[in-house]
Amino acid sequence: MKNYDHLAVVKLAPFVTNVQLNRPQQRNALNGNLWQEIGDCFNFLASDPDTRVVIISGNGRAFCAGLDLKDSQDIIQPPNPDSADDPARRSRRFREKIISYQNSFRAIEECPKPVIAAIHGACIGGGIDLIAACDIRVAAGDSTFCVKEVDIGMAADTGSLNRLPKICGNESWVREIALTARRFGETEALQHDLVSKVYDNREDMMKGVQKMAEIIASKSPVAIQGTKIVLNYARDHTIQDSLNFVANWNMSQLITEDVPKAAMAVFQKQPQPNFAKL
Ligand SMILES: CC/C=C\C=C\CC(=O)SCCNC(=O)CCNC(=O)[C@H](O)C(C)(C)COP(=O)(O)OP(=O)(O)OC[C@H]1O[C@@H](n2cnc3c(N)ncnc32)[C@H](O)[C@@H]1OP(=O)(O)O
Repeated sequence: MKNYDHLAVVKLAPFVTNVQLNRPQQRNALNGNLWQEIGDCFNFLASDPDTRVVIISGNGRAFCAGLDLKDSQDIIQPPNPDSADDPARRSRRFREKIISYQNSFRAIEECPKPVIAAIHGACIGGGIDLIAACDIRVAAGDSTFCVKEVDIGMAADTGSLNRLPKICGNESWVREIALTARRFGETEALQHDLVSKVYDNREDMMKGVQKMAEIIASKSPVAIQGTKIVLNYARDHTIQDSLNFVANWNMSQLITEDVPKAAMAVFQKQPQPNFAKL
């Protein structure tokens, strides 16, 4: 596993990898380096045969304080009008920057391994963009969420506005929290489907997500990765298109040794067998 400046990557159990945001003094605020490391790390984990599930969590008192407001001059300051480039060219460079930040979180969404966000403390602005790209979100009892971007004068552009309407059952609520930038806690997040489970505290949450991850990791990686890929496709397409997609997907993926192995274990009331790495 690569070493990172602002991420700690730890194996919690066989096939279960924990990616920890690791700038605790800055409440895991996202500077350019951390943003890039998240993309690199998830691109690596996507094809790491020793990872079947990823848990993403934050070290220190917060999950993530969002954009690093002290170390993101390239985002907070408009493109320098004194540069040799004209406004069109400056804008294009700026767009590339936004897209590269979007791509870091897209690497989480497109990683074929399920990603569980374990949230505690503050999860603000870019932190919400990040968790919206994860498959499963759970929170500890001390969590505070905020879609903060309008308070710093911008429309969120790395995923919250695009993904939250598909995650949360109540679009009126999504618009309210995005337009007011008000803070809310884990109970409200649970009520509106932003998270699927709330634990009393961070310790219980980390035990709970590890157990959940171990269950997922015990199953056929062909089945688990196929399930994530098909669910992602289904979210963005019509039912008929996604039925066609899964038929095409499974015409190769059903020809796996995992199906007879797993089915036999179920039939014989045995635990899941060991599956070859993928
Ligand atoms: C292309 C653009 C892409 C993305 C854009 C995203 C936009 C956003 O993310 S908007 C959201 C920006 N973030 C915030 O507004 C959060 C600001 N921080 C806080 O509200 C609080 O710090 C807290 C996260 C609720 C944590 O509170 P607490 O535990 O009391 O810690 P503090 O004493 O406030 O902070 C400790 C330490 O961390 C530094 N820090 C906190 N947040 C940030 C941040 N976002 N950027 C940079 N630094 C941050 C804070 O300054 C303190 O540093 P010291 O050096 O110890 O003073």
